[in-house]
Amino acid sequence: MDHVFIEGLEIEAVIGIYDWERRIRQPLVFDLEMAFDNRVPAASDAIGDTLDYKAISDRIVEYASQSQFGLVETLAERVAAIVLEEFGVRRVRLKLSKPSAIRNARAVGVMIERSR
Ligand SMILES: Nc1nc2c(c(=O)[nH]1)N=C([C@H](O)[C@@H](O)CO)CN2
Repeated sequence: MDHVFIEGLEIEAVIGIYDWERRIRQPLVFDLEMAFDNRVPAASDAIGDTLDYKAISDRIVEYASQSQFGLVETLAERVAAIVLEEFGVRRVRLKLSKPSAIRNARAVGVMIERSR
């Protein structure tokens, strides 16, 4: 199966379980792989036949930048649901990284795979 991907989508949001985290915005990074048959747009060369990574990126930025969840698990689940339901994607693999959470780690976070 082909994929369309979005790598390193950086968004600042309110996220975290501690009081100090509720008062600041922190960087988050999204990586997504979305199953899609790319032969159709490859044959037509038409943006309307694609799974449009710009439209999906814009929607994730809009949603995540306004979100205020405690856990990265919750935000990852909601974004995966948006991709499946609003963009008709059959299967999405999503990694959500929180790079500034742990001083001695480059990043922490979650990876999920969801389908419909
Ligand atoms: N599995 C998770 N563990 C932790 C989370 C989380 O969202 N999922 N969050 C925190 C804190 O908010 C942390 O990021 C602050 O450094 C701790 N563990």
